[in-house]
Amino acid sequence: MAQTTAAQPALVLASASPRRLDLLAQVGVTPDRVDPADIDETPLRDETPRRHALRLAQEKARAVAARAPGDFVLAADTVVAVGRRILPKAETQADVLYCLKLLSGRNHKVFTGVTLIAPDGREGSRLVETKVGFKRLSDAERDAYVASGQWRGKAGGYGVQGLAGGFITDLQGSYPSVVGLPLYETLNLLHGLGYRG
Ligand SMILES: Cc1cn([C@H]2C[C@H](O)[C@@H](COP(=O)(O)OP(=O)(O)OP(=O)(O)O)O2)c(=O)[nH]c1=O
Repeated sequence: MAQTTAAQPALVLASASPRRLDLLAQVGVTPDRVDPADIDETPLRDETPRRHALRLAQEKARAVAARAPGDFVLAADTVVAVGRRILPKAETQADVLYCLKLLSGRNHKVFTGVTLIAPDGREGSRLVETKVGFKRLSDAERDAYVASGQWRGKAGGYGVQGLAGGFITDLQGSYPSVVGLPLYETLNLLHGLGYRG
């Protein structure tokens, strides 16, 4: 006799980032829907980069869970910081020039917060910190990178998965977390809260 199995709750990725979808695909996770959250991403006064990344991941997940009852909702936020200073998500040439000036010849940190909300409302979060060394850029390297446009929409004005990978002298932590989603921690959250995919 044929067995009927209860339908699995859907997985909603609350992110507009194509990188996050690609990273999930890399480990065999396919969201049923993509529904980006539209929240205010302005840092609070005196908010540390770590707290900022975690708060935004939680707020993105909660905003989307409110319109996806009974589903798993996954969200993340990636923040690049030099000391306590949170770098912008680069949208203009002025943004990327500001970022590259701060990053050139220095170490910085990348924080990614990830939050999963289960169909029963249980919530789990992780915060992953990665230390990244960046070479000192010549004017020619800086100008070529700005001309590439690869910085657009990226936290800190660079994408380690593209040309800027050639600027990285050292990376301690999680590479996928820098690209936008810490895979080991995300899989732990999914399995821990009962997602069976
Ligand atoms: C540092 C770094 C960031 N990024 C990207 C990842 C994120 O897409 C982006 C950081 O901005 P986020 O606000 O984390 O994400 P997003 O605006 O792209 O999407 P959403 O808020 O809907 O989830 O920067 C890279 O792709 N490579 C890198 O090396």
